[in-house]
Amino acid sequence: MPVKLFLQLRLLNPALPVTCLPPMKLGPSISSSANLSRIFPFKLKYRCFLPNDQFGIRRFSSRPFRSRTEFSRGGGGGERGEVRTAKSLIEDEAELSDWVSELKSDSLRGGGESDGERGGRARARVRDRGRDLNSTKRRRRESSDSEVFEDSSRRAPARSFSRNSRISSRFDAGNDDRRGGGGGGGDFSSRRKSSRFQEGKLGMSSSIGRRGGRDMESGYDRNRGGTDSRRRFGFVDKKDDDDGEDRKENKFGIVDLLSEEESDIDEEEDENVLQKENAKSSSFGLDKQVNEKGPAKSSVGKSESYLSDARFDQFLVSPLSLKGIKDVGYEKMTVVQEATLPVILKGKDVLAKAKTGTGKTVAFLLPSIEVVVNSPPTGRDQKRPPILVLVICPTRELACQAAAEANTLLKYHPSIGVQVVIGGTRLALEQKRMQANPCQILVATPGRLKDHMENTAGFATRLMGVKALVLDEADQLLDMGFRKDIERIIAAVPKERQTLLFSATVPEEVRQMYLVAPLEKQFSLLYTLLKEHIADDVEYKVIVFCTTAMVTRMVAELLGESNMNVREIHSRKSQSYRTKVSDEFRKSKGLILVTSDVSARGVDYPDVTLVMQVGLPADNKQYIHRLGRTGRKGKEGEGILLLAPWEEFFLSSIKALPITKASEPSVDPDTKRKVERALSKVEMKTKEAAYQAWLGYYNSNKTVGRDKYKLVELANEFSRSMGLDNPPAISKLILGKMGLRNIPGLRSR
Ligand SMILES: Nc1ncnc2c1ncn2[C@@H]1O[C@H](COP(=O)(O)OP(=O)(O)OP(=O)(O)O)[C@@H](O)[C@H]1O
Repeated sequence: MPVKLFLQLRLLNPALPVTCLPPMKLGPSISSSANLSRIFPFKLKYRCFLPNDQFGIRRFSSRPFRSRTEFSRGGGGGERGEVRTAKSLIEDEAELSDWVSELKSDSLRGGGESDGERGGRARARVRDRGRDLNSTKRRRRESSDSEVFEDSSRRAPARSFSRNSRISSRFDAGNDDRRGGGGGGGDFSSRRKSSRFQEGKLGMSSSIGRRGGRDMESGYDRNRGGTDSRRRFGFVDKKDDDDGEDRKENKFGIVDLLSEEESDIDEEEDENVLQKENAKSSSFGLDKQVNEKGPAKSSVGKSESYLSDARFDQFLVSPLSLKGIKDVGYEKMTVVQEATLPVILKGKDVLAKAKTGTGKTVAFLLPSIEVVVNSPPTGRDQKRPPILVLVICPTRELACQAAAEANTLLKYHPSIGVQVVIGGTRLALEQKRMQANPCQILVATPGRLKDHMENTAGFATRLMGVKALVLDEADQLLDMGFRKDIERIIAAVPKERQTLLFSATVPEEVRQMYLVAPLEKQFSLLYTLLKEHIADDVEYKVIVFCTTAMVTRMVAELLGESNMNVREIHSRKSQSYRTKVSDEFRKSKGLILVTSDVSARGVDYPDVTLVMQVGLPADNKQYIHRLGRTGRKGKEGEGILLLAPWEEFFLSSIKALPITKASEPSVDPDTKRKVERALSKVEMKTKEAAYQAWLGYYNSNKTVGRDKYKLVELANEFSRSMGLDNPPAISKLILGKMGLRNIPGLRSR
């Protein structure tokens, strides 16, 4: 196994000299395979959960979380709470290493070094940080060329689930945290956030290259001309959204790039992304948290727990970057930033896995900016300067967010430009924009980047300047769905580069529950659970994840008709609409966002109090990432997974996580009637589309889709749950494509 590891690291950075790090002492349950897993985390072997009292105390204090008794934990907990023996969650390590081996192939590059040439250049051993990462003393071998970092601050306790009272109080603490305006991390975060998101402050214009001289003091003119303040920070789009709402100014500023055809392109690419996600095998394993060892931090119960004691100015960061960081309000570094910054600044490769919402974006952006700072300046007249840093993100939302963050950090670097290329915009517009505002940092989604590689003049040459390649949400990018695109991209950038892989794990601050109920009850249950949550927390901020875009639309309409304050985001909405809603949700409280998986990864919404997942998540990783939208920045959060009885098999893929079963809350007759009334108001075409999408989604699920007869029965149960006893007809063509022709129970047209 270690041999495999070296191979993979070498491939990630074949240019670097051979260095070995001494292996750290691992807990007895860690085997050498853990090393491989650290490079490609989805290959991890599950070992066991260790009980940890400190976490227990932190999490569960005395005040009852809620008085509701109906939503208490039911059976099943004890079994799940036991310390388990080692069990593999990964089934295709061999496949992954094959893929990595293929990456070596010169054919991908159309020439280059031979294996022999590569051999012996980079070799690294993974150093396990089996200890508290907040510690300032790190046993790091300075000569290493690749490092693997895992935020080991999460230690999942073994659970016997006999601690209702402790659970209760934990959520009080959470609520207090969220409500307490006075001090503490929550306050810090909201202060910082609010300053960040004040009008214009975050404004990432579409043309992020900011070469035009900028007033350093007032400092926000991000366009060359910088005349129209609205265009400085965003713009009003010409075109109305498909739902008729006016587009307003938005700070992410990609809106004005959208063409008249945006919706189509948007749908195409995002559906693509989703299909890729959905097509993924659910056999991929859970992340590293199961391997974590080491002492717990006593401060972890506070919402500053994600922060370390280190300050940015303790490291060799340029003064202008430090100034930018100060302006954003970052004082201390987060744990993952502290652990990775010095290593990346030394030019080493890094794979970092840390909890969601703990500042990974800054962790890779800041040193990436330093890569540009430390490179020879690009001549002002150079139309197509080399791209020095290439950041790849799996979704548009994430790409926009990373570019916005980069832009914020670059406030005092007027000569460094950032651009974002994503789907949902016309390629030609992006081409023009890139020409008009050359950049050294490019943030991209894989599909669109590949488009530019193939269709944008001079782009391939520009990519040959890449010194640092960042894969954000690396596990997803290295996964099957994106693999081909990533291979092409890796083949298009120099071998002599730094590679930074960042990926996420679940924060321990999130309490996870699951609830099993038949489809016919699910909408009433969803409504009841949301109502209870809203009653509990006036500052509620909820994300409801649904299986597909069309089911998302249906659920959003349903909740809207039930007088809940709801917004929706999914791939059938235009990018401008998505950005606008995303912005609104980021800043709001008292709002429910119903969304498909386009919001699952990396999107940073502060203070989300509850994440509900309705129906089968695409796989365990997606489940984790969705859940990671709450419990960010050390705050607490709640997660509820709502499954039908025949979806319970999914739980086996997340059994390494401390998830507990909740019993079904009772739904009073009034609520039932209310939900039925709301359902009857949902547009018929929305229900029809939801039915078809539902069928398609579960049809492509390996387990549910296996028995087509059963699948159709279940789909019709879903139809009835929407109030349609007669299932909507589906075109013969689509049924044929789904392999569902002539299955009894389906209506065709
Ligand atoms: N040093 C810091 N101090 C305070 N806040 C920070 C610091 N670094 C980053 N943040 C903020 O923390 C929040 C979470 O950061 P970010 O979105 O990068 O997390 P993440 O780890 O990438 O999450 P995910 O895994 O979900 O993508 C953001 O609002 C970011 O601005």
